[in-house]
Amino acid sequence: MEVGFLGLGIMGKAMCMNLLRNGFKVTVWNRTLSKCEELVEHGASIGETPAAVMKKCKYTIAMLSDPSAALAVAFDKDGVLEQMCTGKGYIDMSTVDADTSKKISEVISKKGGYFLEAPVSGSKKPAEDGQLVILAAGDKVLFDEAIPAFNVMGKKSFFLGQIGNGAKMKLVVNMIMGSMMNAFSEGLVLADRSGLSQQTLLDVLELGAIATPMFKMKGPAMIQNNFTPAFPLKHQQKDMRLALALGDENAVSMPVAAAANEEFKKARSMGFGDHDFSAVYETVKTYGHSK
Ligand SMILES: NC(=O)C1=CN([C@@H]2O[C@H](COP(=O)(O)OP(=O)(O)OC[C@H]3O[C@@H](n4cnc5c(N)ncnc54)[C@H](OP(=O)(O)O)[C@@H]3O)[C@@H](O)[C@H]2O)C=CC1
Ligand SMILES: O=CC(=O)O
Repeated sequence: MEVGFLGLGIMGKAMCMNLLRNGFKVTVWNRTLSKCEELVEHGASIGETPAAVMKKCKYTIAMLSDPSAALAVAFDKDGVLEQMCTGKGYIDMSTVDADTSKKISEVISKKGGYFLEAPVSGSKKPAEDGQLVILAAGDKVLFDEAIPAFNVMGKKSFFLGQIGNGAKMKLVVNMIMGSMMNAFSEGLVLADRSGLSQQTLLDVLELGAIATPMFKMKGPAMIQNNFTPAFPLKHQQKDMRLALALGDENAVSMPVAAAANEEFKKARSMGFGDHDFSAVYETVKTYGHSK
């Protein structure tokens, strides 16, 4: 199966490698074109623009940072929509809001193409291991045709119905994750400031009812102040912002998420945007120190 792949950041690169490893022919594009080189070493071809990739491939996948990147790659000059036509499929796996997906979807269906939004749950390691959870919505025909690709990138693919439902599900999940990361950071700081061992806290958490892979995966690095990015904090804050907007639309009060969003904003202002989202721990440490 020949596919196009647009966006070779932390996630896109790992997802693309899995496609190549599993026998897919892949044509890649990235805004910073030099990032294509490593994929080429593993057998990928390069497309000079998103339009060139679309022209060549029946199916094209995108994994981009945020709504403005998703819209630019679709609508700008040399973008995806220039080459969209009957029978072609576009699958946007970026985390965006439902409105962004709908804007892209409407134009694609007018041109006779197929569109799926398919954001993923799971970070750099699950992407490398082909263990993502795929949250797709849109054209069911395209979903069925994309299953061979989804099966090498993920461990489970959900089809959630109409466009927007994949984006909304992803935002709900990440809203919970961002709030949990804040509570976890506060717990780590509280343990330390009250004279407890943070490592012992991690051991206790792992054995109890609130044990979670996220605490196990992030905790040891956090207490070493290691925030090498797997999920960049700026993207987590974008997800909190978009989830809060979804809350506004639906009149859902979310004070916990709103407070968590403020912490992520603070972390960005302190220069942690490109660090892992667990770096929110640094803001809790800094501002939580009142003695
Ligand atoms: N990292 C993670 O753990 C997870 C991330 N996600 C989501 O997946 C998406 C990608 O995340 P991730 O790979 O971590 O992010 P990165 O920041 O590593 O990569 C972002 C990608 O988007 C491209 N990009 C940004 N702006 C533009 C633009 N205006 N035009 C064209 N391309 C653009 C970048 O290109 P360039 O290289 O030129 O900068 C890069 O390829 C995000 O929506 C994120 O929220 C979802 C699940 C997990
Ligand atoms: O979006 C991030 C993730 O870990 O999922």
